[in-house]
Amino acid sequence: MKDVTIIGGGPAGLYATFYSGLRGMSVTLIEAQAQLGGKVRLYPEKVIWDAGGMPPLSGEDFCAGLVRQGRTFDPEVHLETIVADIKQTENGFEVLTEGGSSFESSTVIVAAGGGIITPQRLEVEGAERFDMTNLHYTAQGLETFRDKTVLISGGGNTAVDWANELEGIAANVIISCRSALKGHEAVVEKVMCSTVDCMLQTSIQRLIADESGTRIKQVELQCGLDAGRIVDVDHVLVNHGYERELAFLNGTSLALEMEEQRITAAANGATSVPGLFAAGDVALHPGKINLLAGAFHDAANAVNAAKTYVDPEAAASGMVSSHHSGFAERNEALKKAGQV
Ligand SMILES: Cc1cc2nc3c(=O)[nH]c(=O)nc-3n(C[C@H](O)[C@H](O)[C@H](O)COP(=O)(O)OP(=O)(O)OC[C@H]3O[C@@H](n4cnc5c(N)ncnc54)[C@H](O)[C@@H]3O)c2cc1C
Repeated sequence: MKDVTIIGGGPAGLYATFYSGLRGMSVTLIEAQAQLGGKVRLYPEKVIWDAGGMPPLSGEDFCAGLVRQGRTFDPEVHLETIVADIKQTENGFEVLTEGGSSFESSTVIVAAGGGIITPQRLEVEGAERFDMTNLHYTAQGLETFRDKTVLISGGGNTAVDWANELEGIAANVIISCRSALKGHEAVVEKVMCSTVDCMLQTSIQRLIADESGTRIKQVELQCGLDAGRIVDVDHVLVNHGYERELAFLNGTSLALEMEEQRITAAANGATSVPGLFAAGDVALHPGKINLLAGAFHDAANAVNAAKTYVDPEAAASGMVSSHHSGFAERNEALKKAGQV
């Protein structure tokens, strides 16, 4: 029986795990994927500039820091474990998984983001045979694309980010997009003023294999009713958005108020179910921002609320953080190692 079960090991869940330890709470953290990090794992090469107080960091390095921080107080972590249901019990909650295990705790913090995320596949005949070679759904390792011709399919934020990251690394970057580019004005403007070839109003019609049959050599792009245009490529990067699966919340027997796949919450993460709190992208409250900064803010609030739920005498918030008895020794070690 733990103080809190945290569902989801993305930024909100990892920071909630750390913050729970800081507040002396015992934690079970459950994550569906094989690795912690949540959506940040989808953009390992992107340079993150807007997480308060941090120097620009790649998604991969940012993730490593999140995970390290999340493990500070040795939480019990279960990876590749999908939460299937949450039940209320006499003493709190029982979190049930698809594999049949169950975890009991006094409170629950749901930090499941948009759910279990998988990239939308390219809907072109035979596309799956290139999955192991040069058809990609995330840009892992930008060096793969050095001096190559890369065609990006999609026109949302992620596709535009990739184009900007790859310009200057790849020999040629082409964006194929059904409509206009969407994304932050500054990044769209940057890509439009760059050497990236933006082929708007086009979509991939056909993938043409090389002699081995295992690599894409050319792509046929359709533009309206015009005849297909053949483009030579070394790599194809697809970003058509993501499929999200939040079955455990959609089918829950709890009286949990939800709106558009998100949990309606107060600013402190409290939900319509006493003892169950929401944090990060899964939470919907006035002033919510779906960014890393918002995930951390929500997580600290949810942990503070969970703490007072477990121990009504505890301070509701306003603790000056980074105060923990365990830190004195660690601070000394860090100073000695010249790391702070
Ligand atoms: C392409 C892209 C680029 C972005 N760039 C930036 C940026 O530059 N700056 C910025 O501030 N923000 C950025 N964001 C937003 C930021 O990544 C999110 O706001 C943040 O990841 C939200 O964290 P979270 O923990 O709430 O959710 P998530 O990161 O989605 O994590 C939720 C976790 O819960 C797990 N989970 C879900 N369902 C279950 C279940 N049933 N059982 C167990 N585990 C489950 C998931 O597997 C996942 O690991 C970007 C987002 C995307 C998609």
